[in-house]
Amino acid sequence: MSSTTAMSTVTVRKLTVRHRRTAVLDAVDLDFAPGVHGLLGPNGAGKTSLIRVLATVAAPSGGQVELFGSEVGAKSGHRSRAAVRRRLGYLPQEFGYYPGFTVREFVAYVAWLKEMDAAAVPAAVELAVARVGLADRIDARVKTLSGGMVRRVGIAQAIVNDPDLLLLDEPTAGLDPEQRVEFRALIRELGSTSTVIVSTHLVEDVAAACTDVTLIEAGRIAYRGTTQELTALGGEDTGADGPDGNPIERGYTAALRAHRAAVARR
Ligand SMILES: Nc1ncnc2c1ncn2[C@@H]1O[C@H](COP(=O)(O)OP(=O)(O)OP(=O)(O)O)[C@@H](O)[C@H]1O
Repeated sequence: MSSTTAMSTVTVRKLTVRHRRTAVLDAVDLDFAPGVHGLLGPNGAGKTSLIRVLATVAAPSGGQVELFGSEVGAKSGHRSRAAVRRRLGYLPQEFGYYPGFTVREFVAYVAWLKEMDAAAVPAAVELAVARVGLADRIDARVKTLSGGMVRRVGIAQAIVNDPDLLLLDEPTAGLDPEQRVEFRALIRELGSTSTVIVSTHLVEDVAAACTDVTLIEAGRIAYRGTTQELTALGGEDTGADGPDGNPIERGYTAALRAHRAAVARR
């Protein structure tokens, strides 16, 4: 076993996900250790499909997925998946909630689903809600909140059990700029002890919050590197793509083009 594997929270080998006949993830190998990891890629690249498998809500079509050293693939038992779920936090892209619940009731309900110790729940709910900046709305009904606030409730329910693995699918969608800045600070803090995997369309989320980047394109890993490496790949602005474009956006484009050229040569 390599040292990377030994330290990893997530180990994925030859992961394939198919929707009908189409492979939307094609024999992907990945490892993730504690820290904040950005998942980037064009629309339809397979980011959500990967996160759903890691969250144990979708079964892979092939390959192995180990979380905290336990296999959670199609052949795993209900018990081992339940034990893993207690250590997971997941914010889906389409986040469903009960509109009649208050924020407190909803986050407590998720804590109950995760089988948290009942005595620990009230304080854990208050802490999670405070961490997303909603302490003053804790007894408001979710249906009375704005879209950005509902998104923050989604983040609160994902972190209520202080997860070792936190999976966030487009968490900054619908947040205003100030909330995004606060959110990035929160995930940096969470990433100091947990493994945080964030799918995003915003390259600036990655620049501000992530230690490294995995770029997915058409079901394959197009690039992996630190945020600094991706930024360095952007090099100087040549003006080729117009005057805007910051270094990390240029790095993203350069990595994607290099991958496409390599695929075309095969
Ligand atoms: N339930 C499904 N049935 C059929 N095809 C699906 C299903 N879910 C996803 N797909 C297809 O799988 C591919 C990967 O989708 P996925 O949502 O994983 O990509 P993504 O990188 O998260 O995209 P986006 O950035 O647009 O959210 C897409 O081509 C999508 O149309």
